[in-house]
Amino acid sequence: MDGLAVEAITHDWGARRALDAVSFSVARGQFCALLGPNGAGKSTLYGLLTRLFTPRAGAIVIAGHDLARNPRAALARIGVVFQQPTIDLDLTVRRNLLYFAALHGLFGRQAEARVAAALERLGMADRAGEKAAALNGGHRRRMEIARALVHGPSVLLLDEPTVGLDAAARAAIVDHVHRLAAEDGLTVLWATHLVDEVRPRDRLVVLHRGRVLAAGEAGDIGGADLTGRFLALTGGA
Ligand SMILES: Nc1ncnc2c1ncn2[C@@H]1O[C@H](COP(=O)(O)OP(=O)(O)OP(=O)(O)O)[C@@H](O)[C@H]1O
Repeated sequence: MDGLAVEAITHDWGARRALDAVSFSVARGQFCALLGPNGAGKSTLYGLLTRLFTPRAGAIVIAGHDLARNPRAALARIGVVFQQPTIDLDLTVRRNLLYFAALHGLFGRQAEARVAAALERLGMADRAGEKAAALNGGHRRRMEIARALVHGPSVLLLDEPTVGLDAAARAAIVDHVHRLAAEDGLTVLWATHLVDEVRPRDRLVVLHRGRVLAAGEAGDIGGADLTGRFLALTGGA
């Protein structure tokens, strides 16, 4: 199974419960939006999924590998795009990706081929030789998504990847990542607080104050008015 399962995850920051028995699963090739207002616990969950820290209770299974019992195998199967950009602006786009490939043990022609394919997939092939500093915000994000694909993960985790981008760049990235799920079979978890990034056929998990308030197909949860439903669920927060 190439999907993602989060099973009764609980995490405390001191006396504050940031995640309270959070459970949901995403099947291979599904785009799942993790929708929650500020403070819902999205970044805390991403920290647990990437093993920056470990949960107080519960289990995370990535592409069939239990993250606690088999972290190396589980982490090798994820690609991550963090909320804050992590790009070396002085390097070319290609160099940024090759550097990352090397961290995954990929070198030489194999690395070059993977980098070229990933950039092509994100519509960035013609920018490969440019310094990252020359790219606009939307293209820098696309480059980071391409970079997250270089080692061939089956699960792609993105933490509010459109923050700070204009409407056109946001729409392009939302579209690209939906296609990665639909056409390449990637399992996608996309954290956001923006309802308009969610499509009716997406899987949706609504997180609020560390709890899952709704999980299922977005169209079933929101009907014709997902914004209204989201605000009703989260108390307009
Ligand atoms: N490192 C930390 N130490 C202490 N408390 C934290 C830490 N990180 C998050 N929290 C708290 O945990 C709760 C969940 O925060 P988290 O950042 O995970 O939410 P979020 O949904 O990602 O919000 P945002 O959209 O603002 O990033 C909040 O109450 C927050 O103050």
